[in-house]
Amino acid sequence: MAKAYLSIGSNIGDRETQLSLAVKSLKNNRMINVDRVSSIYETEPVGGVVQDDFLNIAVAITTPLAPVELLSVLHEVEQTLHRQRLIHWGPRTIDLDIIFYDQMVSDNPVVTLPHPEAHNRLFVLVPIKEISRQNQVIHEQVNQMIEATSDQNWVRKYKDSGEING
Ligand SMILES: Nc1ncnc2c1ncn2[C@@H]1O[C@H](COP(=O)(O)OP(=O)(O)OP(=O)(O)O)[C@@H](O)[C@H]1O
Ligand SMILES: Nc1nc2c(c(=O)[nH]1)N=C(CO)CN2
Repeated sequence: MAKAYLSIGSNIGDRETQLSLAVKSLKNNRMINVDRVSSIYETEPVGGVVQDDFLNIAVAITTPLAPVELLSVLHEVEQTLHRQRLIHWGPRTIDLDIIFYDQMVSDNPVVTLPHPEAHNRLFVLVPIKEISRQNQVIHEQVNQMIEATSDQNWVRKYKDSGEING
């Protein structure tokens, strides 16, 4: 069994519902155990594209799936939600990324670990910091990334995870 940290973001349509549906579909997957869900954070878009603010969360899971298998489950979840959103909201309502998978380090372009952009993204690091206190190695690594990051985009707590973790 591996412990992994996922980052989920949404900035189109009903952002909270999209996050909630993504968490629900992870919980419904018998190969994934959802251990923790962070608070919901509202975050400034990173990357220079003019677009609406995001809601971001982090999720801690336990899974027997290998990284590539886990990524394909995440892509299935994205596709399910994309289909819904294609009808209602237009493209790209949800993004799921693997940030950490145990302490695995890999430069495989299909699944790079830790996620190659994590250290540049407070919207990824702040939610993981919140839910990784029990995992000393990851917590320390995240704290170091937060101290060293040049990302200055704002990240603010939006809501407790209660509603999407119910
Ligand atoms: N740790 C990882 N988690 C998710 N995808 C990854 C990871 N490492 C590499 N990838 C690859 O990145 C590719 C692009 O992912 P995606 O379409 O989600 O990009 P994006 O959301 O636009 O950008 P980003 O990945 O920087 O958030 C995927 O096809 C996947 O194979
Ligand atoms: N704040 C924020 N900015 C982003 C996000 C995101 O989830 N949150 N995702 C992106 C594409 O992966 C690009 N920029």
